[in-house]
Amino acid sequence: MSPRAWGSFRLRLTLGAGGLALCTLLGVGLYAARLATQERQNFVGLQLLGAARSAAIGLATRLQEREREVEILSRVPSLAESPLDSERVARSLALRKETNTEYAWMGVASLDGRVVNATGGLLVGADVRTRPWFAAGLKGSYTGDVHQAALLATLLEPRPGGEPLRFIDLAAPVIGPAGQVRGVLAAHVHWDWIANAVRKAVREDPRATDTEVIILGRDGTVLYPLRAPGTRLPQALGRERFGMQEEPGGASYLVARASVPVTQHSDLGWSVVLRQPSAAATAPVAQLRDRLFAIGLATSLLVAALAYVLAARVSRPLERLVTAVMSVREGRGGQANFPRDGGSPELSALSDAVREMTETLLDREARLAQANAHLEQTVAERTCQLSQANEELARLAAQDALTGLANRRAFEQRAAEEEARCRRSGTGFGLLLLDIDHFKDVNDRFGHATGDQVLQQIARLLESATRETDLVARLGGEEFAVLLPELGESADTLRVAEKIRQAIQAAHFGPVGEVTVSVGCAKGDGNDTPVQLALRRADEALYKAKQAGRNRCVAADDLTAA
Ligand SMILES: Nc1nc2c(ncn2[C@@H]2O[C@H](COP(=O)(O)OP(=O)(O)OP(=O)(O)O)[C@@H](O)[C@H]2O)c(=O)[nH]1
Repeated sequence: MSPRAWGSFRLRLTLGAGGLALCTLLGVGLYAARLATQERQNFVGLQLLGAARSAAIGLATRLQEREREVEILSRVPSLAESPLDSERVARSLALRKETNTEYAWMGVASLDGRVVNATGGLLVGADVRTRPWFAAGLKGSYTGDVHQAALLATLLEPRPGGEPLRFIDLAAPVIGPAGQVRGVLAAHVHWDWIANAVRKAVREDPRATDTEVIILGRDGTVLYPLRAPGTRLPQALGRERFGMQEEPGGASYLVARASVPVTQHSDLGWSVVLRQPSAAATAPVAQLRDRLFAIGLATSLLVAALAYVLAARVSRPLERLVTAVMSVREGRGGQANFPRDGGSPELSALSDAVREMTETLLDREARLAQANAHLEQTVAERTCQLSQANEELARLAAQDALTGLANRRAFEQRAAEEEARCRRSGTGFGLLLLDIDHFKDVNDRFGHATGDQVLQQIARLLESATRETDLVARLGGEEFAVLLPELGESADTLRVAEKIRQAIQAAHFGPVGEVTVSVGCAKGDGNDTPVQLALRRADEALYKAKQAGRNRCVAADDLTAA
């Protein structure tokens, strides 16, 4: 494996471990964040619902206080006993209005439906018979729903921003000393006071920070803050409930709705709705999620770093192991450096196993090489011996056992070579055939062993009488042949034959004494006279020599006896 491949291995392991850790942590983080978000929504929703209930109860309490106030004022002596249009009644009304700024107007209407006294003298003389509070106030205490100012709209100072004046009407009958109804006491309470009371209650509740306050009417329309008539919340939400709501623009809110309790004299059906942007509601969870992501990222980087260290710890010994194995493969086994510390018990065991296996293989290889060398040496020796034996065999095959001269086979082979040479060079060769005279008598008289000695001695004489380049052979029995290369002239052949004959005749053969030979001579040239023809002619010449009385040389070409 190349260094690049090892680098890739480390990188893949690092990315894989880091990615796995990141995915796992992100998955767990997202799941935990989702659970936490749900829990947080429930928790904040319950808090909002609690705050809405508190605000609704506070609103009902304040409203009830105003109802009680109007009811009590309607029974004070100044109203019960004094003429309704008297100064005394006017002072009582003014005093009460100054004490409680939430009242926009207080006045008294006579039984015929005319305002006879009022704070600031407003609406005095006005006909209020069609006003709901008047009819209801004649019968008992009354609290009316919020409405825009009708008669007072032009008499009171307009609100900043041009927002219309809105009131809640409270009314109670004015009872005379005899218990008879004398008129109706009415009070217009600023709607702002109601809304401020709810807002204040919510603001004071630490559970409802970043919270929007909404007051709904009985039919679900928005009474506060000011909206177009009939405006409702995007989705209906049950009373005493909380949940998620989405505005058409996409904004998401956590909403809680609580009913305003019934007061002594009213059941207005209002609800206090508190809503908080879901992002604000779940902000702590988002922070927790971001922290979890940051921790997950940091942990993933740490895991990736650890994976890289681990991969390097695993791959480095493997790299060294591979390098060592490559050295062995390239025949540098002696230089192979197997890692001792494999980084882990398994790798150490692997390295040791490969090292031991390599040492065993190298040892076997060395022994095999040694055995091969020894075998080669043995083969060379055996080959040499075989060659020598073959040479000896060849020599023996070409040699006459008794005399050590060339035998007939060797003679014929050499004669054939000489014949071929003569064909190339154009020169001739001489051929002598010798036969011992009366050799049978030698054997018969002196024994076969003596005959052998005679044959051996003649062989030596033939060798000494001829040149190194000549070939002396024993063709069989007591017959010898001499091949004389490059002696084309018959005279030369005959001269050699005669020299031989005389040397033999002159020699002394132990108990035998004198031995003579007859010689037939012929010449050959390889073309017209091949060896076989020369032999035949020499044999004929020898025959003639024998016929002529033996101990002589006869040449085949001219049959001249020497
Ligand atoms: N001792 C011995 N005698 C041999 C050998 N080979 C042949 N002879 C003998 O040589 C003799 C040859 O005799 P012959 O063929 O009658 O010829 P010869 O007696 O020499 O008479 P001519 O040739 O006519 O002069 C035989 O008696 C053979 O036994 C040999 O190797 N050793």
